[in-house]
Amino acid sequence: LLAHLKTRDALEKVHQPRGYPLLGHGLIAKPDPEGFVNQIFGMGYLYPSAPRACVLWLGPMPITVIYSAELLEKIVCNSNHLNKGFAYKLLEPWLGQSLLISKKDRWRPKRKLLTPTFHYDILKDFVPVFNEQAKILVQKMGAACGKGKGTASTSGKVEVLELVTLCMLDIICETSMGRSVNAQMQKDSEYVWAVHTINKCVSERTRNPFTWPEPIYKLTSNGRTHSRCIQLLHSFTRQVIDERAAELERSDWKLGDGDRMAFLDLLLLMAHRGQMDPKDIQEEVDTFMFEGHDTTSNGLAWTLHFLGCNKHVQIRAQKEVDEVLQGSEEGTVEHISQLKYVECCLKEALRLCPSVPMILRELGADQPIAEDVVLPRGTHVLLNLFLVHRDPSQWPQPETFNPDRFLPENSIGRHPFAFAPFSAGSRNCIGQRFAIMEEKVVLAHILRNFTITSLQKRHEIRTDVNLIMRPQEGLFVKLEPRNKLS
Ligand code: HEM
Repeated sequence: LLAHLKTRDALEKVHQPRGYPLLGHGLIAKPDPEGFVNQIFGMGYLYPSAPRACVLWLGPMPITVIYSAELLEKIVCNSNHLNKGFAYKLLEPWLGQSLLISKKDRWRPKRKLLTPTFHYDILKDFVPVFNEQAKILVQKMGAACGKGKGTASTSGKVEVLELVTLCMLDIICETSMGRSVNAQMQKDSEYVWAVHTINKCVSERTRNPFTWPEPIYKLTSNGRTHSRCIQLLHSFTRQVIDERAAELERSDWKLGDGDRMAFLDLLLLMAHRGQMDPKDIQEEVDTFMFEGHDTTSNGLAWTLHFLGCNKHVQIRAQKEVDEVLQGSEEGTVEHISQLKYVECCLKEALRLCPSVPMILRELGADQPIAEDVVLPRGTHVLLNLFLVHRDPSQWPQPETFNPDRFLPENSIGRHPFAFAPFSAGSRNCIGQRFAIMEEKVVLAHILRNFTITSLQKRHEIRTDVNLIMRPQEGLFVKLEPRNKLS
């Protein structure tokens, strides 16, 4: 009780709605997940002045929500605050102690070891995979809008998130495990079902604190589905890892000429050299599968939505794609670096709809945030990227989709942490370069082939915000082929 009162005292000067000792904001917090998230976002608008922070009491537990570039920098650049918050524990049964969730002492050497696996020289070999899968996506989009093979639809209406997600899933499987799951073409893959279903299970569990204790969760039907998914996912990745390790063993740990190196190969080679514990490989592969497809697919699907709402932007992006690709059917690394305006479009969509809208960190030391305000060690901080990206002092007319903001001449004077969809500091997203390259190639293929018209307005789309921000009912667009699909 004393500790609680001391913490309340320390946080007294931070903006907060009136709450009660021990109960906190329990009596005013909305019970439904959408309402609760709206409250968290709404608090940012309620308290817009500096320091852009406010406290939410989950019962006796304070969470300080911060939403300015300056405060974000203070937290993510401080090596005392590298531990993630309690909510990440729910991912542990699937991802173990992988890079995403491990505590800082375990995380640091792993991160050092894994960073080179995302070097540009390695990523560029993945570009053919991006192209292959993007071409399949274009054919599927053609079929879905009634302009390709074997479909009856003629309205051109297509839900793009589902299609893009399967494409991104194929890409991440191929690049991280060197194994195709053929999610785009093959229905009823158990692995694909498990990846999708486990995301839903974890989202539901996050929203319901009663199911957080493991023994209770196991008794629920959601908990049983979760266990089945884990079993399927782990046995699939285990089998791929064992088979690949045996192949490498047979070839004396050398790749054949023309063999494409997957992340898994790099991890296995590290384990062979004694740099990594073989037991850790599975956790990292599972993490790439989790972090590497829902994030990119939501990022890309939102971009399609915004381009479909802003025709002048779309025309400019299409013009750039046509000029850069010049009739070439494959995007190359050179093309990728030339697609500058396309990159601005992807970034602007990530600004407005960051795939990971909030991040939780546990403070490892007292953290001053204003002259007479110190956040106590051991409390949690919610980095609200969604609101950082809407700070009007950094982003005039923040709700307007305007990719020009990211042109170099328009970025002068902006705080370097005002845009952080991949988080920032030393514990930022390891896959960000991969994500941007992948999204640029796939988007270029789509823009080359289709004109997009959004069938929903942004305010009509209700979002589901858990670990990932996604539209509740999907994103519907009308697709019209520009010429023969390629
Ligand atoms: C648009 C796409 C992506 C976005 C917006 C995104 C965003 C993020 C964010 C915000 C974090 C920090 C999470 C936290 O602190 O809780 C993160 C971490 C991470 N991401 Fe991404 N990500 C994307 C794509 C990818 C891809 C493609 C991969 C892998 C192939 C990946 C792998 C990871 C990993 C392993 C971490 C943990 C890093 C660490 O703690 O050292 N991400 N990502």
